[in-house]
Amino acid sequence: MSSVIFNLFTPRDLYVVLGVAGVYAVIHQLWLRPILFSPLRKVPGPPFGHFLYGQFVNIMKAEAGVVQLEWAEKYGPTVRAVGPFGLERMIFVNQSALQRIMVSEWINYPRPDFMRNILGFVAGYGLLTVTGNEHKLMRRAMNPAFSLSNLMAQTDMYYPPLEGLIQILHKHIAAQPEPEKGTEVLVYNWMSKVTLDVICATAFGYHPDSVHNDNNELASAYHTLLDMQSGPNIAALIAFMTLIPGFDWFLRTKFAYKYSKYLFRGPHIRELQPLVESVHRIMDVSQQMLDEKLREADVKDSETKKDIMSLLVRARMNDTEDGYKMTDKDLMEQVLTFLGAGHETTASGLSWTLWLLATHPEYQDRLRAELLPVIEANPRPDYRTLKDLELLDGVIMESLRLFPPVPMTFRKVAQDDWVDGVFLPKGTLLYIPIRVVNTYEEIWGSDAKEFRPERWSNLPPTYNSTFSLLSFIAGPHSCIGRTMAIMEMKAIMAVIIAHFAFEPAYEGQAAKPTAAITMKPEDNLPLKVKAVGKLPLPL
Ligand code: HEM
Repeated sequence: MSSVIFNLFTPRDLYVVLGVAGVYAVIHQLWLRPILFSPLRKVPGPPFGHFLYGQFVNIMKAEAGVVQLEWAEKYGPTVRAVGPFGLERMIFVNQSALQRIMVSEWINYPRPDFMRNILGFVAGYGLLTVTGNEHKLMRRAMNPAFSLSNLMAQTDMYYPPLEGLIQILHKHIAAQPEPEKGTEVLVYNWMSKVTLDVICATAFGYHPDSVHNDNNELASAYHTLLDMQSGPNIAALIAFMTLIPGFDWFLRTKFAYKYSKYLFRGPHIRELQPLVESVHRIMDVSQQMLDEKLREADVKDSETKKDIMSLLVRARMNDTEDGYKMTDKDLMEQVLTFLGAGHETTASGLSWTLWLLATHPEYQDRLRAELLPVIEANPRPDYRTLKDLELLDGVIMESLRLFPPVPMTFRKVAQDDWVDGVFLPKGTLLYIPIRVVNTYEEIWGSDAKEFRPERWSNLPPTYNSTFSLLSFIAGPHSCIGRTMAIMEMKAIMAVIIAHFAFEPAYEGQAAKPTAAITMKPEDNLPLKVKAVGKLPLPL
Protein backbone atom coordinates (compact mmCIF):
# COMPACT_ATOMS: atom_id res chain seq x y z
CA MET A 1 0.00 0.00 0.00
CA SER A 2 2.72 2.43 1.02
CA SER A 3 4.65 1.66 -2.19
CA VAL A 4 1.50 2.52 -4.22
CA ILE A 5 1.32 5.89 -2.43
CA PHE A 6 5.01 6.55 -3.07
CA ASN A 7 4.49 5.69 -6.76
CA LEU A 8 1.63 8.21 -6.97
CA PHE A 9 3.25 10.98 -4.89
CA THR A 10 6.83 12.11 -4.82
CA PRO A 11 8.15 13.14 -1.35
CA ARG A 12 7.82 16.73 -2.56
CA ASP A 13 4.09 16.18 -3.27
CA LEU A 14 3.67 14.78 0.25
CA TYR A 15 5.25 17.89 1.79
CA VAL A 16 2.88 20.03 -0.27
CA VAL A 17 -0.17 17.98 0.87
CA LEU A 18 0.96 18.15 4.53
CA GLY A 19 1.62 21.88 4.21
CA VAL A 20 -1.85 22.54 2.71
CA ALA A 21 -3.49 20.37 5.42
CA GLY A 22 -1.59 22.30 8.12
CA VAL A 23 -2.62 25.67 6.69
CA TYR A 24 -6.24 24.48 6.42
CA ALA A 25 -6.17 23.28 10.06
CA VAL A 26 -4.98 26.71 11.20
CA ILE A 27 -7.59 28.55 9.09
CA HIS A 28 -10.27 26.14 10.37
CA GLN A 29 -9.32 26.73 14.01
CA LEU A 30 -8.96 30.50 13.69
CA TRP A 31 -11.91 31.40 11.49
CA LEU A 32 -13.92 28.60 9.79
CA ARG A 33 -14.91 26.75 12.98
CA PRO A 34 -16.00 29.77 15.05
CA ILE A 35 -17.70 31.49 12.08
CA LEU A 36 -19.21 28.59 10.09
CA PHE A 37 -19.17 25.26 11.92
CA SER A 38 -19.29 25.70 15.68
CA PRO A 39 -22.60 24.62 17.31
CA LEU A 40 -22.28 27.80 19.40
CA ARG A 41 -22.05 30.17 16.43
CA LYS A 42 -25.75 31.16 16.55
CA VAL A 43 -25.77 32.06 20.27
CA PRO A 44 -26.16 35.86 20.59
CA GLY A 45 -22.99 37.77 21.33
CA PRO A 46 -20.54 40.46 20.22
CA PRO A 47 -18.96 40.40 16.73
CA PHE A 48 -15.82 38.32 16.06
CA GLY A 49 -13.47 41.22 16.92
CA HIS A 50 -9.73 41.22 16.16
CA PHE A 51 -8.84 38.69 13.41
CA LEU A 52 -6.42 36.81 15.73
CA TYR A 53 -7.40 37.74 19.28
CA GLY A 54 -11.18 38.08 18.84
CA GLN A 55 -12.76 40.02 21.71
CA PHE A 56 -9.70 39.46 23.91
CA VAL A 57 -8.30 42.90 23.03
CA ASN A 58 -11.48 44.65 24.27
CA ILE A 59 -11.55 42.49 27.40
CA MET A 60 -7.95 43.30 28.30
CA LYS A 61 -8.43 47.04 27.75
CA ALA A 62 -11.43 47.29 30.10
CA GLU A 63 -11.97 46.83 33.82
CA ALA A 64 -12.69 43.23 34.84
CA GLY A 65 -16.29 42.25 34.06
CA VAL A 66 -17.31 45.57 32.48
CA VAL A 67 -17.31 44.47 28.82
CA GLN A 68 -19.07 41.22 29.74
CA LEU A 69 -21.77 43.17 31.61
CA GLU A 70 -22.34 45.33 28.51
CA TRP A 71 -22.75 42.17 26.44
CA ALA A 72 -25.22 40.60 28.91
CA GLU A 73 -27.23 43.83 28.92
CA LYS A 74 -27.20 44.04 25.13
CA TYR A 75 -27.51 40.38 24.04
CA GLY A 76 -29.31 38.80 27.01
CA PRO A 77 -28.32 36.35 29.75
CA THR A 78 -26.62 33.81 27.44
CA VAL A 79 -23.68 35.20 25.51
CA ARG A 80 -21.02 33.70 23.27
CA ALA A 81 -17.78 35.56 22.52
CA VAL A 82 -14.71 34.57 20.50
CA GLY A 83 -11.40 34.90 22.31
CA PRO A 84 -7.80 34.51 21.14
CA PHE A 85 -7.06 32.06 18.28
CA GLY A 86 -10.73 31.33 17.56
CA LEU A 87 -11.41 29.91 21.03
CA GLU A 88 -15.02 30.48 22.04
CA ARG A 89 -16.23 31.15 25.54
CA MET A 90 -19.78 31.10 26.89
CA ILE A 91 -21.26 33.34 29.55
CA PHE A 92 -24.43 32.34 31.45
CA VAL A 93 -26.09 34.78 33.81
CA ASN A 94 -29.41 33.01 34.52
CA GLN A 95 -29.79 31.23 37.86
CA SER A 96 -30.89 27.97 36.22
CA ALA A 97 -27.64 27.81 34.22
CA LEU A 98 -25.42 28.80 37.15
CA GLN A 99 -27.18 26.20 39.29
CA ARG A 100 -26.35 23.46 36.80
CA ILE A 101 -22.75 24.55 36.22
CA MET A 102 -21.73 25.26 39.82
CA VAL A 103 -24.03 23.05 41.89
CA SER A 104 -26.00 20.12 40.43
CA GLU A 105 -23.52 19.08 37.68
CA TRP A 106 -20.37 20.62 39.16
CA ILE A 107 -18.26 17.55 38.44
CA ASN A 108 -18.92 18.04 34.72
CA TYR A 109 -17.65 21.63 34.99
CA PRO A 110 -14.14 21.56 36.49
CA ARG A 111 -11.65 24.42 36.44
CA PRO A 112 -9.81 24.41 33.08
CA ASP A 113 -6.24 23.10 33.03
CA PHE A 114 -4.58 26.48 32.38
CA MET A 115 -6.29 27.85 35.49
CA ARG A 116 -5.37 24.86 37.65
CA ASN A 117 -1.76 25.14 36.50
CA ILE A 118 -1.51 28.84 37.32
CA LEU A 119 -3.36 28.52 40.64
CA GLY A 120 -1.33 25.44 41.55
CA PHE A 121 1.93 27.20 40.81
CA VAL A 122 1.20 30.38 42.80
CA ALA A 123 -1.27 29.11 45.42
CA GLY A 124 -0.51 25.42 45.87
CA TYR A 125 -1.91 22.23 44.39
CA GLY A 126 -4.52 21.99 47.13
CA LEU A 127 -8.23 22.61 47.43
CA LEU A 128 -8.05 25.24 44.67
CA THR A 129 -6.86 22.75 42.05
CA VAL A 130 -8.22 19.29 42.93
CA THR A 131 -11.51 18.15 41.47
CA GLY A 132 -14.15 15.37 41.65
CA ASN A 133 -13.86 12.80 44.43
CA GLU A 134 -10.44 13.97 45.57
CA HIS A 135 -11.92 17.41 46.10
CA LYS A 136 -14.88 16.00 48.05
CA LEU A 137 -12.58 14.15 50.46
CA MET A 138 -10.14 17.02 50.89
CA ARG A 139 -12.91 19.53 51.49
CA ARG A 140 -14.58 17.23 54.03
CA ALA A 141 -11.29 16.97 55.91
CA MET A 142 -10.92 20.76 55.97
CA ASN A 143 -14.49 21.84 56.75
CA PRO A 144 -14.21 21.51 60.58
CA ALA A 145 -11.33 24.01 60.61
CA PHE A 146 -13.72 26.59 59.10
CA SER A 147 -16.65 25.79 61.41
CA LEU A 148 -18.48 28.68 63.01
CA SER A 149 -17.34 27.73 66.52
CA ASN A 150 -13.72 27.72 65.40
CA LEU A 151 -14.09 31.04 63.61
CA MET A 152 -15.70 32.58 66.67
CA ALA A 153 -12.78 31.39 68.79
CA GLN A 154 -10.35 33.01 66.31
CA THR A 155 -11.83 36.54 66.22
CA ASP A 156 -9.38 37.76 68.89
CA MET A 157 -6.45 36.92 66.61
CA TYR A 158 -7.48 39.69 64.16
CA TYR A 159 -6.73 42.50 66.57
CA PRO A 160 -2.97 42.55 67.37
CA PRO A 161 -1.86 43.32 63.76
CA LEU A 162 -4.75 45.75 63.35
CA GLU A 163 -3.83 47.61 66.54
CA GLY A 164 -0.24 47.82 65.28
CA LEU A 165 -1.55 49.56 62.15
CA ILE A 166 -3.72 51.95 64.20
CA GLN A 167 -0.67 53.05 66.21
CA ILE A 168 1.47 53.48 63.09
CA LEU A 169 -1.17 55.60 61.33
CA HIS A 170 -1.70 57.81 64.42
CA LYS A 171 2.09 58.35 64.63
CA HIS A 172 2.33 59.17 60.92
CA ILE A 173 -0.44 61.75 61.23
CA ALA A 174 0.97 63.29 64.43
CA ALA A 175 4.36 63.70 62.70
CA GLN A 176 2.85 65.91 59.94
CA PRO A 177 3.45 69.70 60.10
CA GLU A 178 -0.36 70.16 60.21
CA PRO A 179 -1.69 66.94 61.77
CA GLU A 180 -5.33 68.04 61.45
CA LYS A 181 -4.92 67.84 57.66
CA GLY A 182 -3.94 64.18 57.89
CA THR A 183 -1.52 62.29 55.66
CA GLU A 184 -1.58 60.23 52.48
CA VAL A 185 -1.17 56.46 52.66
CA LEU A 186 -1.16 53.62 50.15
CA VAL A 187 -4.18 51.85 51.54
CA TYR A 188 -3.75 48.56 49.70
CA ASN A 189 -0.18 48.08 50.96
CA TRP A 190 -1.29 48.45 54.59
CA MET A 191 -4.33 46.24 54.16
CA SER A 192 -2.12 43.61 52.56
CA LYS A 193 0.24 43.64 55.57
CA VAL A 194 -2.59 43.40 58.10
CA THR A 195 -4.34 40.56 56.27
CA LEU A 196 -1.05 38.68 55.81
CA ASP A 197 -0.44 38.88 59.57
CA VAL A 198 -4.04 37.82 60.26
CA ILE A 199 -4.00 34.79 57.91
CA CYS A 200 -0.61 33.71 59.31
CA ALA A 201 -1.98 33.90 62.86
CA THR A 202 -5.35 32.26 62.16
CA ALA A 203 -4.13 29.64 59.69
CA PHE A 204 -0.74 28.76 61.18
CA GLY A 205 -0.32 30.42 64.59
CA TYR A 206 2.69 32.18 63.03
CA HIS A 207 3.42 35.89 63.61
CA PRO A 208 5.47 37.53 60.86
CA ASP A 209 4.51 41.02 62.14
CA SER A 210 4.79 42.43 58.64
CA VAL A 211 2.91 45.53 59.84
CA HIS A 212 6.05 46.60 61.76
CA ASN A 213 8.63 44.78 59.74
CA ASP A 214 9.11 46.15 56.23
CA ASN A 215 11.66 43.50 55.33
CA ASN A 216 9.56 40.51 56.26
CA GLU A 217 10.44 37.72 53.82
CA LEU A 218 6.87 36.56 53.23
CA ALA A 219 5.43 40.06 52.83
CA SER A 220 8.13 41.18 50.40
CA ALA A 221 7.79 38.00 48.31
CA TYR A 222 4.02 38.55 48.06
CA HIS A 223 4.61 42.19 47.25
CA THR A 224 6.73 41.20 44.22
CA LEU A 225 4.23 38.56 43.17
CA LEU A 226 1.23 40.88 43.37
CA ASP A 227 2.98 43.77 41.67
CA MET A 228 3.37 41.55 38.64
CA GLN A 229 -0.33 40.84 38.47
CA SER A 230 -1.38 42.52 35.24
CA GLY A 231 -3.54 41.42 32.34
CA PRO A 232 -0.61 41.05 29.85
CA ASN A 233 1.54 39.11 32.38
CA ILE A 234 -1.31 36.70 33.16
CA ALA A 235 -2.01 36.28 29.42
CA ALA A 236 1.68 35.42 28.84
CA LEU A 237 1.64 32.94 31.72
CA ILE A 238 -1.53 31.29 30.36
CA ALA A 239 0.16 30.97 26.95
CA PHE A 240 3.31 29.36 28.44
CA MET A 241 1.31 26.99 30.63
CA THR A 242 -0.93 25.96 27.71
CA LEU A 243 1.79 25.56 25.08
CA ILE A 244 4.44 23.82 27.21
CA PRO A 245 3.13 20.73 29.06
CA GLY A 246 4.61 20.45 32.58
CA PHE A 247 5.77 24.08 32.55
CA ASP A 248 4.19 24.78 35.97
CA TRP A 249 5.97 21.74 37.41
CA PHE A 250 9.28 22.92 35.94
CA LEU A 251 8.91 26.42 37.44
CA ARG A 252 8.48 24.81 40.86
CA THR A 253 11.80 22.90 40.59
CA LYS A 254 14.92 23.98 42.50
CA PHE A 255 16.70 24.04 39.13
CA ALA A 256 14.36 26.74 37.76
CA TYR A 257 14.83 28.74 40.98
CA LYS A 258 18.61 28.43 41.03
CA TYR A 259 19.12 29.34 37.38
CA SER A 260 16.16 31.70 36.94
CA LYS A 261 18.49 34.62 36.14
CA TYR A 262 19.88 32.78 33.12
CA LEU A 263 16.76 30.88 32.03
CA PHE A 264 14.30 33.73 31.86
CA ARG A 265 15.72 36.39 29.58
CA GLY A 266 14.21 38.22 26.67
CA PRO A 267 10.82 39.72 25.88
CA HIS A 268 7.70 38.16 27.49
CA ILE A 269 9.79 35.67 29.47
CA ARG A 270 11.88 37.96 31.68
CA GLU A 271 8.84 38.58 33.97
CA LEU A 272 9.04 34.92 34.93
CA GLN A 273 12.25 35.49 36.89
CA PRO A 274 10.78 37.57 39.77
CA LEU A 275 7.70 35.35 39.64
CA VAL A 276 9.69 32.13 40.11
CA GLU A 277 11.85 33.73 42.80
CA SER A 278 8.93 35.04 44.83
CA VAL A 279 6.99 31.74 44.62
CA HIS A 280 10.08 29.84 45.85
CA ARG A 281 10.66 32.30 48.70
CA ILE A 282 7.02 31.86 49.73
CA MET A 283 7.44 28.07 49.53
CA ASP A 284 10.53 28.22 51.79
CA VAL A 285 8.70 30.17 54.53
CA SER A 286 5.63 27.93 54.14
CA GLN A 287 7.80 24.85 54.64
CA GLN A 288 9.19 26.38 57.86
CA MET A 289 5.67 27.09 59.12
CA LEU A 290 4.59 23.53 58.36
CA ASP A 291 7.69 21.98 59.98
CA GLU A 292 6.91 23.97 63.11
CA LYS A 293 3.32 22.66 63.10
CA LEU A 294 4.45 19.08 62.67
CA ARG A 295 6.93 19.43 65.57
CA GLU A 296 4.24 21.00 67.76
CA ALA A 297 1.85 18.13 67.02
CA ASP A 298 3.91 15.93 69.36
CA VAL A 299 3.65 18.42 72.19
CA LYS A 300 0.80 17.99 74.65
CA ASP A 301 -0.43 21.58 74.83
CA SER A 302 -0.92 21.64 71.02
CA GLU A 303 -4.49 20.49 71.81
CA THR A 304 -5.32 24.08 72.75
CA LYS A 305 -4.09 25.60 69.48
CA LYS A 306 -6.95 26.93 67.38
CA ASP A 307 -5.18 27.79 64.14
CA ILE A 308 -6.34 25.95 61.01
CA MET A 309 -3.13 23.98 60.40
CA SER A 310 -3.02 22.69 63.98
CA LEU A 311 -6.55 21.38 63.49
CA LEU A 312 -5.63 19.74 60.17
CA VAL A 313 -2.48 18.16 61.61
CA ARG A 314 -4.45 16.84 64.62
CA ALA A 315 -7.29 15.60 62.37
CA ARG A 316 -4.73 13.64 60.35
CA MET A 317 -3.84 11.60 63.43
CA ASN A 318 -7.39 10.34 63.87
CA ASP A 319 -8.97 7.65 61.73
CA THR A 320 -11.56 8.98 59.31
CA GLU A 321 -14.59 7.06 58.01
CA ASP A 322 -13.47 7.39 54.40
CA GLY A 323 -9.83 6.53 55.20
CA TYR A 324 -8.67 9.85 53.69
CA LYS A 325 -5.43 11.21 55.14
CA MET A 326 -3.47 14.24 54.03
CA THR A 327 0.20 13.58 53.44
CA ASP A 328 2.93 16.05 54.48
CA LYS A 329 3.03 17.16 50.84
CA ASP A 330 -0.76 17.78 50.81
CA LEU A 331 -0.42 19.84 53.97
CA MET A 332 2.38 21.87 52.44
CA GLU A 333 0.19 22.67 49.42
CA GLN A 334 -2.63 23.74 51.75
CA VAL A 335 -0.27 26.18 53.48
CA LEU A 336 0.33 27.83 50.11
CA THR A 337 -3.41 27.75 49.34
CA PHE A 338 -4.39 29.53 52.56
CA LEU A 339 -1.71 32.15 52.03
CA GLY A 340 -2.61 32.65 48.37
CA ALA A 341 -6.40 32.51 48.66
CA GLY A 342 -6.89 34.10 52.06
CA HIS A 343 -4.60 37.11 52.09
CA GLU A 344 -4.73 39.24 48.97
CA THR A 345 -8.47 38.71 48.37
CA THR A 346 -9.34 40.09 51.80
CA ALA A 347 -6.83 42.96 51.38
CA SER A 348 -8.49 43.94 48.08
CA GLY A 349 -11.97 43.71 49.64
CA LEU A 350 -10.90 46.03 52.48
CA SER A 351 -9.21 48.49 50.12
CA TRP A 352 -12.30 48.78 47.90
CA THR A 353 -14.48 49.25 50.98
CA LEU A 354 -12.29 52.18 52.08
CA TRP A 355 -12.43 53.60 48.55
CA LEU A 356 -16.24 53.46 48.54
CA LEU A 357 -16.39 55.10 51.98
CA ALA A 358 -13.89 57.79 50.93
CA THR A 359 -16.06 58.65 47.93
CA HIS A 360 -19.36 58.41 49.90
CA PRO A 361 -18.63 60.51 53.02
CA GLU A 362 -22.28 60.45 54.10
CA TYR A 363 -22.11 56.66 54.59
CA GLN A 364 -18.71 56.94 56.24
CA ASP A 365 -20.14 59.34 58.85
CA ARG A 366 -23.16 57.13 59.48
CA LEU A 367 -20.98 54.07 59.80
CA ARG A 368 -18.71 55.82 62.31
CA ALA A 369 -21.78 56.80 64.34
CA GLU A 370 -22.77 53.11 64.45
CA LEU A 371 -19.26 51.96 65.35
CA LEU A 372 -17.97 54.49 67.91
CA PRO A 373 -20.13 53.36 70.86
CA VAL A 374 -19.27 49.73 70.08
CA ILE A 375 -15.50 50.30 70.01
CA GLU A 376 -15.69 52.59 73.06
CA ALA A 377 -17.39 49.78 74.98
CA ASN A 378 -14.97 47.12 73.74
CA PRO A 379 -11.96 47.87 71.47
CA ARG A 380 -11.95 44.21 70.37
CA PRO A 381 -15.58 43.41 69.48
CA ASP A 382 -16.43 39.71 69.30
CA TYR A 383 -18.11 37.76 66.50
CA ARG A 384 -21.70 38.26 67.71
CA THR A 385 -21.31 42.02 68.21
CA LEU A 386 -19.84 42.47 64.73
CA LYS A 387 -22.48 40.27 63.13
CA ASP A 388 -25.36 42.39 64.48
CA LEU A 389 -24.14 45.77 63.16
CA GLU A 390 -26.58 46.51 60.35
CA LEU A 391 -24.81 49.32 58.47
CA LEU A 392 -21.41 47.63 58.77
CA ASP A 393 -22.93 44.52 57.24
CA GLY A 394 -24.52 46.55 54.40
CA VAL A 395 -21.24 48.39 53.68
CA ILE A 396 -19.14 45.20 53.51
CA MET A 397 -21.66 43.26 51.40
CA GLU A 398 -22.16 46.21 49.05
CA SER A 399 -18.41 46.55 48.59
CA LEU A 400 -18.04 42.82 47.86
CA ARG A 401 -20.90 43.15 45.36
CA LEU A 402 -19.52 46.15 43.42
CA PHE A 403 -15.80 45.31 43.66
CA PRO A 404 -15.60 41.52 44.05
CA PRO A 405 -11.91 40.72 44.76
CA VAL A 406 -12.24 37.73 42.40
CA PRO A 407 -14.20 39.35 39.53
CA MET A 408 -14.55 36.23 37.37
CA THR A 409 -13.46 32.63 37.15
CA PHE A 410 -13.51 29.89 34.51
CA ARG A 411 -14.87 26.40 34.05
CA LYS A 412 -14.70 23.97 31.13
CA VAL A 413 -17.22 21.42 29.88
CA ALA A 414 -15.90 17.90 30.64
CA GLN A 415 -18.65 16.03 28.69
CA ASP A 416 -21.17 17.35 26.11
CA ASP A 417 -24.14 18.89 27.92
CA TRP A 418 -27.14 21.17 27.46
CA VAL A 419 -27.47 24.33 29.54
CA ASP A 420 -30.47 26.68 29.21
CA GLY A 421 -31.28 25.16 25.80
CA VAL A 422 -27.73 25.59 24.46
CA PHE A 423 -25.69 22.54 23.41
CA LEU A 424 -22.22 22.78 24.96
CA PRO A 425 -19.64 20.54 23.29
CA LYS A 426 -16.97 18.94 25.48
CA GLY A 427 -14.06 21.34 26.00
CA THR A 428 -16.10 24.58 25.78
CA LEU A 429 -14.71 27.31 28.03
CA LEU A 430 -17.17 28.96 30.42
CA TYR A 431 -16.63 32.39 31.92
CA ILE A 432 -18.26 32.54 35.40
CA PRO A 433 -19.46 36.14 35.43
CA ILE A 434 -19.07 37.11 39.10
CA ARG A 435 -19.01 40.90 38.68
CA VAL A 436 -21.62 40.77 35.90
CA VAL A 437 -24.18 38.93 38.06
CA ASN A 438 -23.36 41.15 41.07
CA THR A 439 -24.33 44.27 39.11
CA TYR A 440 -26.99 42.91 36.75
CA GLU A 441 -29.98 45.24 36.62
CA GLU A 442 -32.51 42.43 36.19
CA ILE A 443 -31.51 41.16 39.62
CA TRP A 444 -30.52 44.31 41.50
CA GLY A 445 -32.72 46.96 39.88
CA SER A 446 -31.91 50.16 38.00
CA ASP A 447 -29.49 51.35 40.73
CA ALA A 448 -27.46 48.12 40.45
CA LYS A 449 -24.18 49.98 39.87
CA GLU A 450 -24.62 52.37 42.80
CA PHE A 451 -23.20 52.02 46.31
CA ARG A 452 -26.31 51.76 48.48
CA PRO A 453 -25.54 49.73 51.65
CA GLU A 454 -29.14 49.93 52.90
CA ARG A 455 -30.26 47.66 50.04
CA TRP A 456 -29.01 44.75 52.21
CA SER A 457 -31.79 45.46 54.72
CA ASN A 458 -34.42 45.32 51.99
CA LEU A 459 -33.32 42.99 49.22
CA PRO A 460 -35.28 42.98 45.92
CA PRO A 461 -37.69 40.07 45.23
CA THR A 462 -35.42 39.03 42.32
CA TYR A 463 -32.54 38.39 44.78
CA ASN A 464 -31.55 34.77 45.38
CA SER A 465 -29.21 34.13 48.31
CA THR A 466 -27.07 31.60 46.37
CA PHE A 467 -26.91 33.01 42.85
CA SER A 468 -27.34 36.80 43.01
CA LEU A 469 -24.07 37.63 44.80
CA LEU A 470 -21.33 35.49 43.30
CA SER A 471 -18.30 37.03 45.06
CA PHE A 472 -17.58 33.68 46.74
CA ILE A 473 -19.34 31.71 43.96
CA ALA A 474 -21.65 28.79 44.83
CA GLY A 475 -21.68 25.00 45.18
CA PRO A 476 -18.99 22.53 46.25
CA HIS A 477 -16.16 24.79 44.97
CA SER A 478 -17.49 27.92 46.70
CA CYS A 479 -15.04 29.76 48.92
CA ILE A 480 -14.35 27.82 52.10
CA GLY A 481 -13.11 31.05 53.73
CA ARG A 482 -16.27 33.07 53.07
CA THR A 483 -17.45 33.55 56.67
CA MET A 484 -13.92 34.07 57.89
CA ALA A 485 -13.24 36.74 55.23
CA ILE A 486 -16.46 38.64 56.00
CA MET A 487 -15.79 38.53 59.74
CA GLU A 488 -12.22 39.67 59.31
CA MET A 489 -13.30 42.53 57.04
CA LYS A 490 -15.91 43.60 59.58
CA ALA A 491 -13.47 43.57 62.50
CA ILE A 492 -10.81 45.53 60.61
CA MET A 493 -13.27 48.05 59.19
CA ALA A 494 -14.97 48.58 62.56
CA VAL A 495 -11.73 49.56 64.32
CA ILE A 496 -10.26 51.59 61.45
CA ILE A 497 -13.37 53.68 60.81
CA ALA A 498 -13.77 54.36 64.53
CA HIS A 499 -10.24 55.86 64.56
CA PHE A 500 -9.81 57.49 61.13
CA ALA A 501 -11.57 59.33 58.32
CA PHE A 502 -10.66 58.62 54.69
CA GLU A 503 -10.84 60.96 51.67
CA PRO A 504 -9.66 60.73 48.05
CA ALA A 505 -5.96 61.65 47.78
CA TYR A 506 -6.51 64.17 44.96
CA GLU A 507 -9.29 65.74 42.96
CA GLY A 508 -10.64 63.64 40.13
CA GLN A 509 -9.18 60.44 41.60
CA ALA A 510 -10.77 57.35 40.04
CA ALA A 511 -10.78 53.67 41.03
CA LYS A 512 -8.23 51.66 39.02
CA PRO A 513 -9.01 47.95 39.36
CA THR A 514 -6.52 45.54 37.75
CA ALA A 515 -7.92 43.14 35.18
CA ALA A 516 -6.01 40.05 36.35
CA ILE A 517 -6.90 36.98 38.49
CA THR A 518 -7.85 39.15 41.45
CA MET A 519 -9.05 42.72 41.27
CA LYS A 520 -6.71 44.86 43.36
CA PRO A 521 -6.18 48.62 42.97
CA GLU A 522 -3.52 49.09 40.29
CA ASP A 523 -2.03 52.14 42.06
CA ASN A 524 -2.28 50.50 45.52
CA LEU A 525 -4.97 53.10 46.32
CA PRO A 526 -3.55 56.32 47.73
CA LEU A 527 -6.05 57.92 50.18
CA LYS A 528 -5.87 60.81 52.62
CA VAL A 529 -6.34 59.68 56.21
CA LYS A 530 -7.17 61.89 59.22
CA ALA A 531 -7.53 61.02 62.91
CA VAL A 532 -11.10 61.32 64.27
CA GLY A 533 -12.80 60.67 67.58
CA LYS A 534 -11.12 60.49 70.94
CA LEU A 535 -10.56 56.81 71.32
CA PRO A 536 -7.54 55.81 73.43
CA LEU A 537 -4.61 54.41 71.46
CA PRO A 538 -4.53 50.59 71.54
CA LEU A 539 -1.87 49.31 73.97
C1 HEM B 1 -12.92 38.63 50.48
C2 HEM B 1 -12.20 37.54 50.50
C3 HEM B 1 -12.36 36.36 49.60
C4 HEM B 1 -12.98 36.26 48.37
C5 HEM B 1 -13.68 37.35 47.58
C6 HEM B 1 -12.84 34.88 47.93
C7 HEM B 1 -13.37 34.38 46.75
C8 HEM B 1 -13.26 33.08 46.33
C9 HEM B 1 -13.79 32.56 45.10
C10 HEM B 1 -14.55 33.35 44.05
C11 HEM B 1 -13.49 31.24 45.04
C12 HEM B 1 -13.83 30.28 43.90
C13 HEM B 1 -12.72 30.25 42.89
C14 HEM B 1 -13.00 29.28 41.77
O1 HEM B 1 -13.61 28.25 41.96
O2 HEM B 1 -12.58 29.54 40.65
C15 HEM B 1 -12.77 30.91 46.24
C16 HEM B 1 -12.30 29.65 46.55
C17 HEM B 1 -11.53 29.38 47.67
N1 HEM B 1 -11.20 30.25 48.67
FE1 HEM B 1 -11.76 32.17 48.85
N2 HEM B 1 -12.15 34.18 48.88
C18 HEM B 1 -11.85 35.03 49.92
C19 HEM B 1 -11.19 34.71 51.09
C20 HEM B 1 -10.70 33.47 51.42
C21 HEM B 1 -10.08 33.11 52.67
C22 HEM B 1 -9.89 34.05 53.86
C23 HEM B 1 -9.68 31.80 52.56
C24 HEM B 1 -8.99 30.89 53.54
C25 HEM B 1 -8.50 31.12 54.64
C26 HEM B 1 -10.10 31.34 51.24
C27 HEM B 1 -9.87 30.08 50.76
C28 HEM B 1 -10.41 29.58 49.58
C29 HEM B 1 -10.22 28.21 49.13
C30 HEM B 1 -9.40 27.13 49.84
C31 HEM B 1 -10.95 28.08 47.94
C32 HEM B 1 -11.12 26.84 47.08
C33 HEM B 1 -12.45 26.19 47.50
C34 HEM B 1 -12.77 24.90 46.77
O3 HEM B 1 -12.54 24.79 45.56
O4 HEM B 1 -13.30 24.01 47.44
N3 HEM B 1 -10.72 32.38 50.59
N4 HEM B 1 -12.64 32.05 47.02
